[in-house]
Amino acid sequence: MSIKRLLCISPAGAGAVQSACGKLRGWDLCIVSSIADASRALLQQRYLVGMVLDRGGGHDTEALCAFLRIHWHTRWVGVFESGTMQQPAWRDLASDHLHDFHTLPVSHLLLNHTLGHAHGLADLRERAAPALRFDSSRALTGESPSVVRLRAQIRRIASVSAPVLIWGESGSGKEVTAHEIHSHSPMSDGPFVAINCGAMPASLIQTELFGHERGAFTGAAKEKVGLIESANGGTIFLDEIADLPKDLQVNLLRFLQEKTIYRVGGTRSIPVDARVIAASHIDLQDAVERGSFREDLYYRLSVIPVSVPPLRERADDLMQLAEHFFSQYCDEKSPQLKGFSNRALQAIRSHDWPGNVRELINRVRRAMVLAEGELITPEDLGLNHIGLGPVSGGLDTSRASAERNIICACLERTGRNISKTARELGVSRATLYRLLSKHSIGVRAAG
Ligand SMILES: Nc1ncnc2c1ncn2[C@@H]1O[C@H](COP(=O)(O)OP(=O)(O)OP(=O)(O)O)[C@@H](O)[C@H]1O
Repeated sequence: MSIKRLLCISPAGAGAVQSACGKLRGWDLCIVSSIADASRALLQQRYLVGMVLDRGGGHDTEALCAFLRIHWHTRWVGVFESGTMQQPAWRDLASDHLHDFHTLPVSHLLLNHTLGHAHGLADLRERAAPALRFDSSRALTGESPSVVRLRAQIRRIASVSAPVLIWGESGSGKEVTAHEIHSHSPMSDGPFVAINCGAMPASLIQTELFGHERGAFTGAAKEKVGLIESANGGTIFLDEIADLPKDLQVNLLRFLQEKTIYRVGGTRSIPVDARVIAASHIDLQDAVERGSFREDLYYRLSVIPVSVPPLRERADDLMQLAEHFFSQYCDEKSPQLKGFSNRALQAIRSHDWPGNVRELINRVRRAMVLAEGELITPEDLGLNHIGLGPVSGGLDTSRASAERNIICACLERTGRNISKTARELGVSRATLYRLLSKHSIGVRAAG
């Protein structure tokens, strides 16, 4: 039998717990007297159940509410003096954050029953969606084989200064990947400057990137340091690089070759020591073939190519990411909301996630605001159509979607090895290539 741990917050100390609750059999008890100690205990150890004892006062209800709001994964049971619940602050705290409460003198039998029940329910939820041990130092959440490989690749390439070209669908995590490379690089103390080349008006992009000298043009009353120059000593991240106008591609190429820039209207070359990471959701090689992207710049940028897999190809990460964003935005949820219903988890698993991680964030945030009960439903996520209503697109569409999902899952399992995947699916390599092209599945190796 697994150990049942109970964290008890009692400002009046361990003696008060003993006299109020008697011997709590079958529980491994950790008694703390303050919220700060309780936070420390929860960092070191997972507690499915916690108890708040109010005997002789000593609690700051506001701070306690803030603490319980953050630690909603734990089911909390209150044990209060008889007058406690007459105070509005305690009534609100109990209705918003507690699984149940008992009033002193308590029946030890009933209290044990309540705690056991709370533990059982918390255990069920934990199995459905394991609570995330959030490690804020690791922005790239996920343990699927492709994310583990991506993380290993990031560590390897972070130490060298060569340019990196990241490819991935929109919202899949290209900027997060770039930031991880920066954070693990020797330049991590320097700035990380992200520029979306597609979002900048063509008329401004040159001065934004390279800056300008005073008097360079009408209205240039003061000199301006460009974004590339401001990344000196750090990393410059050029997102949607395919959108960079061709005339500026030459300037960027010069910067990559010479590590110096010229401000608009300037004649002196300014040295800039910054690592360049570029990203694109379209295939830059295609852009080169179409003539919209300079070939020499492509080769300069793509010294180290990195591929971020779309979310539908790392289904193993879905639950962890959903929990991660639930925790991240828990300030926006009602206190009663405890997590995802099993139906919601199933809907998350079944969805194809064309908008990738960004879509998941948006759906989780929306659900956290809309949810009315204790658990998020597929309807709150806007995924109620999945597996419930009429099949949209008919049998052919469903068959194609199932085929695609199976191929993606198999690719993921085999580390995107074409021969192994073909063998596992029982088709020839040629057939697999045809299917990959039919379903627009990228086959770039992650490493
Ligand atoms: N593995 C991950 N772990 C945690 N958060 C992630 C992860 N991947 C992406 N995100 C989050 O998802 C959102 C989209 O990620 P990001 O901006 O890196 O995607 P992108 O591929 O650069 O998108 P775009 O192509 O639109 O620029 C961001 O809020 C980011 O923090």
